[in-house]
Amino acid sequence: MGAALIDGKAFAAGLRGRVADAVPAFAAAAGRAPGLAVVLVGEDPASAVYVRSKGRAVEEAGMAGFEHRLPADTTQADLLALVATLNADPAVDGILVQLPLPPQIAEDAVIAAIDPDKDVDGFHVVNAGRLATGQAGFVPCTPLGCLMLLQDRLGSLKGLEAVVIGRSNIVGKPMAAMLTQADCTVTIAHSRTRDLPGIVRRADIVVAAVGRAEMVRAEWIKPGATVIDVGINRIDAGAGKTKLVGDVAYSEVVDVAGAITPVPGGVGPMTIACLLRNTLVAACRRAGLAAPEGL
Ligand SMILES: Nc1nc(=O)c2c([nH]1)NC[C@@H]1CN(c3ccc(C(=O)N[C@@H](CCC(=O)O)C(=O)O)cc3)C=[N+]21
Repeated sequence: MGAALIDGKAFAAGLRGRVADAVPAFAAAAGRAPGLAVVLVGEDPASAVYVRSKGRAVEEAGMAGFEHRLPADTTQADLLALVATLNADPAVDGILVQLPLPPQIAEDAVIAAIDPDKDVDGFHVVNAGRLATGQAGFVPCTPLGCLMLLQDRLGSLKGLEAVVIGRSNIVGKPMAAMLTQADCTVTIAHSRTRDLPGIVRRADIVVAAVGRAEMVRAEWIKPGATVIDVGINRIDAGAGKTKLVGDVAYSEVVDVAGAITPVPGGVGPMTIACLLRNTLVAACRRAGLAAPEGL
């Protein structure tokens, strides 16, 4: 029980509060609340849970939520038509199309259709390019949340060795870009990495985003390292029950790490808080207002 617990749930509550505090000033200046449209295609139960909690968070922040639920057999053309409508709707500042999408719809085509200035997920290639080249845009919510937790814990990240395990477009790659921007020395490891334990052992900062339950073991961790667990894996807990675990073997890594995020209650709540933050920033930019400081 050596490691400090990084309480993402508490930090996220604070961030959501700061966003909510800034909403009335935006509304007074713009004559409307910031608006977030969330599109869910199909009935995936996990996605439905996330969409519900996003809707609740939007409402609690005093923002306008526009929820669109489409049947699982929706065509790509119909979804693209909805995205075009949302792009053109002045009350909509942010658009989130919940992933994954059903197999008849190409995710790339849908993401490419979203106005980059309403792309609060930060998934559009224009925003990925802006992040890669250090220009202002929207960065994906999950790695942004991880960066905020790291900066809150460690202050400056300058010169630290960071290892990101996972190379997805939505977490691993943007996380590596953001850590590079923050002056870390960054390694991206993945399923083909040779001697993964040896690579991870160099790290002052470990971000695990592979989607494999409890893969990262205590022997991989340099004593005192800061460990951010992005994984959300539902596993069998016996007696017909399931439980959520991360990509990190928490019960053993907690004895070696300096600080660690739990699952649940770590990165997950930060993702939603950062979505609200990005929506407020999008609203301010679209209205020609300065985004509030300190978010
Ligand atoms: N376009 C798009 N953008 C997304 O940001 C996006 C998406 N699609 N598809 C699905 C994933 C998943 N995701 C999560 C958000 C919050 C929690 C979260 O709050 N988790 C809590 C509770 C988890 C639980 O109890 O089920 C926690 O970790 O403590 C988790 C996962 C956003 N996603």
